[in-house]
Amino acid sequence: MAQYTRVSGSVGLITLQSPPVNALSAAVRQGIVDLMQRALSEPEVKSVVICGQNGIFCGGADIKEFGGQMSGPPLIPMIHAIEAASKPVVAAIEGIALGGGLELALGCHYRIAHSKARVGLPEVTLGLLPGAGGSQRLPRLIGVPAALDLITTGRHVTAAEALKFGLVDQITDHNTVNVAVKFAQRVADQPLDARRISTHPCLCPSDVAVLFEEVMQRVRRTARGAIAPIACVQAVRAAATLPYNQGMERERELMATLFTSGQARALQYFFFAQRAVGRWSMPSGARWDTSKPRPVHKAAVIGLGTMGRGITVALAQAGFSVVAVETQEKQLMEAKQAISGMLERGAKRRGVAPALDKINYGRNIQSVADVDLVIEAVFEDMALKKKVFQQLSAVCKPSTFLCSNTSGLDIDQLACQTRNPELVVGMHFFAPAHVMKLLEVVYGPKSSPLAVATAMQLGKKIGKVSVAVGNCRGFVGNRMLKPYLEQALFLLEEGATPEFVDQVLEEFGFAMGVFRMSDLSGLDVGWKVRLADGLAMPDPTMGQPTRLRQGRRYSPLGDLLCEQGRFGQKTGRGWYQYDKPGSQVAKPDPWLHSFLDEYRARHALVAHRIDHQEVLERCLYSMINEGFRILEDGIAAGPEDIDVIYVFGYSWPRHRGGPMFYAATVGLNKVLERLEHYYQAHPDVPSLQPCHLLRKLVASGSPPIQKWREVIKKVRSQL
Ligand SMILES: CCCCCCCCCCCCC/C=C/C(=O)SCCNC(=O)CCNC(=O)[C@H](O)C(C)(C)COP(=O)(O)OP(=O)(O)OC[C@H]1O[C@@H](n2cnc3c(N)ncnc32)[C@H](O)[C@@H]1OP(=O)(O)O
Repeated sequence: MAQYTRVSGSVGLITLQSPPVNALSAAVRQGIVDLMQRALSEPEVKSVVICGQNGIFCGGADIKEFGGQMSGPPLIPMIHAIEAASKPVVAAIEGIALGGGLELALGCHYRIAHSKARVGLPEVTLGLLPGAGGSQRLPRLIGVPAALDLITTGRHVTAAEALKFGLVDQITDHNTVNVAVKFAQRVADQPLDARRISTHPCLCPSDVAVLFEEVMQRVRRTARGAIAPIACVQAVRAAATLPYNQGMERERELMATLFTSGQARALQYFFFAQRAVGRWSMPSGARWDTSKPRPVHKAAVIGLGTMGRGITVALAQAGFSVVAVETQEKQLMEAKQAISGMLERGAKRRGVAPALDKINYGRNIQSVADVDLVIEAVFEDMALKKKVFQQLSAVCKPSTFLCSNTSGLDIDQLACQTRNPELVVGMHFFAPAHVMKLLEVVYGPKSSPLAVATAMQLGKKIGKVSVAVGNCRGFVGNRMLKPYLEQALFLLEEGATPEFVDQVLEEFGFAMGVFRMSDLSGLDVGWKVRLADGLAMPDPTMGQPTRLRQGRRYSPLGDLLCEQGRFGQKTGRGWYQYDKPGSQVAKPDPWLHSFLDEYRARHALVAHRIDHQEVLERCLYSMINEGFRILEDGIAAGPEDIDVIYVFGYSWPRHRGGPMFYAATVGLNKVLERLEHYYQAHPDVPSLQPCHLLRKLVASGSPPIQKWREVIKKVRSQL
């Protein structure tokens, strides 16, 4: 939909009207085509302004249309017609001009932007390229290097940066539409030939071939298997080397491949999944739209180890007053220094003043008496956390929300230590907490919707993607990680090496394979948990068989490394060897290979050839099976929650949509069949036994992922 008005006598004003972001739906495109014709046919109209309603120019093509049959006037001829118009067309950019929205503006003869507007071509993040002429016009307008940067990263730029690039002609602090109308009147009689970007030559630096080679190499290195960034480079290369029409033909060919690709489906699914997790619900029926958060002005962080420091920085950077408490004097001194450094580096990067004055440090828990919300981040030990919660409950205002950054302990047990258990929730951050986007907000049986809504809102304010999940061991992320890690160890026992398992997972798209990741996190972390759980045995002669614990197959390999002081990067030895403690360059370790040989010989295990498929299927399908159990148990409300957690918290490749979306892509019947196969081969590994919900979904004809919630509801109601 679009509206036409004549302003100041001679300017035709076309206003895009499609809330919330004026996306270019079929109806909007039809409106633009019709209203451009009208403006060109009215003799009194000398120039045209295109703007968007509600202070938003245009959020791009309507992503919802991509999955179905496209109808309505196509975008490319529509933009060509605007560029070919005999009267000047001015884009009045307020709010945003993104993707197809910016491509529309590039088809106009002039662009006026509000100083607070942002523009960009983020198609790459949706598995596409700027396929409505953007890949051909942008390099002609702003040059190849800047266009490559914007198109391959998809980053949004401010109006000021856009002006510097020459992407917009003018910026204003005033009413952009009024300024654009006046501008349109001024240029009404100006010749237009030089304003048609498609006719411009593409100005290239002398070493353009080297530039493309370097960018292509960088993109291949960082894309982790994503195809869109590579196609983006190819499209810009076409702009630099071919005449406009041939470049457009190349853009079309590349876009046709991307448009129908599984990666584009996955990335577009993920776009909506990120937004869906904000519409949280709890099994009690409480929901995001009926639960009001309470404002938080002052927060506290208890415990300034690695996590506490990151959380403090995230809060202070977002403008919250923070009381940061650490009872150990030496640790407090170190933390102060580290936090200041983090704040200063962050502020330098963002060109702002460091928020050092937002933090008050203390050694005494009494200093949190007047805060609105506390995040406890002490060592992962239930007895210690219980004590802290008892103290907090005695010290804080009765209305204070008490949150724990535990990565998997029982929130309910902590809530029971307090006067107001309904104000207790988990806020599980991921390291480094000031960088990682994910926050699991964990509700226990007693947590109130008010507490969940407040933690979710706080997460949003500090720039996190918050996902509400139920209370169980490991919550969603770490609970699913357990079978994944377990399978990786079993694969070593059966003949694989850490290098091979990691290589397969990294080729799949993980930033790091499971063993490199474990070395980075520290092998001692999981070891301490297994010791506390009575799984890892300090003395192997103490009764239980080494490879069977609590009635199921167990691999003590990780425990054996820890017993030798091999904790990973921090000790310079783990699944790999490192030049020195703290070094990040993992090298294969011959000692580890002999250790595995000896271990297999000791337990009469015959190494067999493990291929790529087996590594992927056993690691990923066991994790996905746990994901289905989590849905069945109501710990996550839907598959989107799990997928968002895995992409943002565990480096699952975004172009594969997340583990649950991946299962849907592979085919649920195939996942079920392979799990059955592996469970038959390993009946002592319960995580390989296909869960009820997976069977039910397959029996229901493997509905698309958007319909899983209906089946989940039925399964839960039967339990
Ligand atoms: C057979 C082969 C054929 C091949 C050839 C095919 C040819 C096809 C040619 C097509 C050429 C197309 C080229 C152009 C492509 C594009 O334009 S792709 C889209 C590019 N735009 C974007 O990526 C922008 C995406 N949106 C955002 O980044 C943000 O939403 C925002 C605009 C910055 C606003 O942010 P915020 O204020 O935080 O609000 P949100 O919560 O994110 O969004 C509000 C709701 O709006 C929905 N939404 C946003 N953008 C779009 C969109 N472009 N389309 C549809 N819907 C959109 C968003 O989902 C939110 O709604 P809910 O999900 O209901 O909450």
